[in-house]
Amino acid sequence: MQQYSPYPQYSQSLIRNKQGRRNMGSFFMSESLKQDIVHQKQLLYMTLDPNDPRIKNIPPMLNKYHSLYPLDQDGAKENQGKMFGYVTSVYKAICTQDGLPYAIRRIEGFRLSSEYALQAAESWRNLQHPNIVSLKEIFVSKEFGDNTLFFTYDYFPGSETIESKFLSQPNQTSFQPISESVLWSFITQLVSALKTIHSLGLVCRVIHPSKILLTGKNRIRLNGVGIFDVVNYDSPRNLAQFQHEDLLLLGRLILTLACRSAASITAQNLSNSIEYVSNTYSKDLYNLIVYLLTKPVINLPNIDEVVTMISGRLLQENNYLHTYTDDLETELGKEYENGRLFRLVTKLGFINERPLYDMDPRWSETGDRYLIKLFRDYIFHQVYDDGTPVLDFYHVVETLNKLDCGVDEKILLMSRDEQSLLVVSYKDLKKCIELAFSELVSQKSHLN
Ligand SMILES: Nc1ncnc2c1ncn2[C@@H]1O[C@H](COP(=O)(O)OP(=O)(O)OP(=O)(O)O)[C@@H](O)[C@H]1O
Repeated sequence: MQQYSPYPQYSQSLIRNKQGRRNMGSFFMSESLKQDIVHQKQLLYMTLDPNDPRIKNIPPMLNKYHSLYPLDQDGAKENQGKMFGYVTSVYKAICTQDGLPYAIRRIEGFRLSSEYALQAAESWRNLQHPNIVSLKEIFVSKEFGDNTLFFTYDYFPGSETIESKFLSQPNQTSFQPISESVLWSFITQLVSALKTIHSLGLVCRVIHPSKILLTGKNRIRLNGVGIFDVVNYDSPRNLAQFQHEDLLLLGRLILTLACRSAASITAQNLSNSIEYVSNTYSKDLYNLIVYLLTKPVINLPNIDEVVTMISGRLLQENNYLHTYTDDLETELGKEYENGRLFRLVTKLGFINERPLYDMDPRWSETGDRYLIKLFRDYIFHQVYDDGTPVLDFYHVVETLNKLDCGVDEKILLMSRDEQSLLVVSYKDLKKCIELAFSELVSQKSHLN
């Protein structure tokens, strides 16, 4: 059964521009998506330069991790300790067991009083949620000179905290409010994470701009989960009250983002900030903030009530996500075509020009394999009348697609000395290439 169309799906857009070149972009994923992925790949395995002065403070190995790379912004130390009551620092490091990068947070100066404290965070290790940075493990190590506690999380290359993205405005004149649709997207993601957390009988407590990572386009994840459970292990715990505090923190966060100012939630600014929201954003957003920040008279509000309040917005987010998935699938489709052609080119690479075949009569000018050689020239080595090389990707893609499908269409292959011509169909070429490749595979299995 023929699986593929002989023509790439993107051929419609391969119209030549004014310079006569075809639009190459349509072969590959969009430039912005590509840039994002390339940037993330570069960051994944970035290591410290041996001349970097920070290297002298970093051990070569920490537990089973190596190649530690500090992720904290330079000069960000003045606010340190505000979140967990301890100074923390974050490193990217590679795990020796699986070779993958992780983000490791060091809690400086914390002394673990009881092993039970570590178990308090155990539930977080089993929690997977698209808007929560997963906690992988907790360990104690002396590698930094003192006995400190470390939390290992999934690493998201190129991510940024909401605080640094939206709340550090060096230039007040460039102030731009965050659009309401983006705010609702953030709210629905956080509410979804909180719903899962509260349903498991856990408390989040890290709903703070410095602990929310922007890991993709409008994609946010709660970071640093589980740390409070260990660090405050000895403190008395009232679940309902703590869960309600999560909602208060959520209200404060939304207000902070809507005003794009960390000072918007101070006692003296609060009423002005809420007034600003009511003048700038919809009634729904205003109502939600007021609901979250108002001290309840009788019953504590809970996350289920918040989910009900924002249900209309959840549908919008759902629509947005489906549209985004469609876009990504289109991009994936292009790369699928490219992946298929890459496999074909690899096969051709394996069988062409093997020294082993130098003396093989089948690859000589009278042999049946000779046409594979000529076909390779037909795809890659054509020249214009003036001898300049033809570098037409479209020709390569179109030819390989026809070969992959084994269509009946015939082409004319010419020897390099231009003395002989061969007419052959893609179907025959495909058979010949498949045969040559399977012989190579069987030679390998004989040797094994
Ligand atoms: N899991 C992670 N993956 C990728 N980068 C991370 C991860 N966790 C933290 N980072 C990066 O490390 C840096 C420091 O994170 P951190 O949470 O310490 O923020 P902070 O603003 O320095 O907060 P604090 O004042 O509590 O130290 C941030 O730039 C953040 O983007």
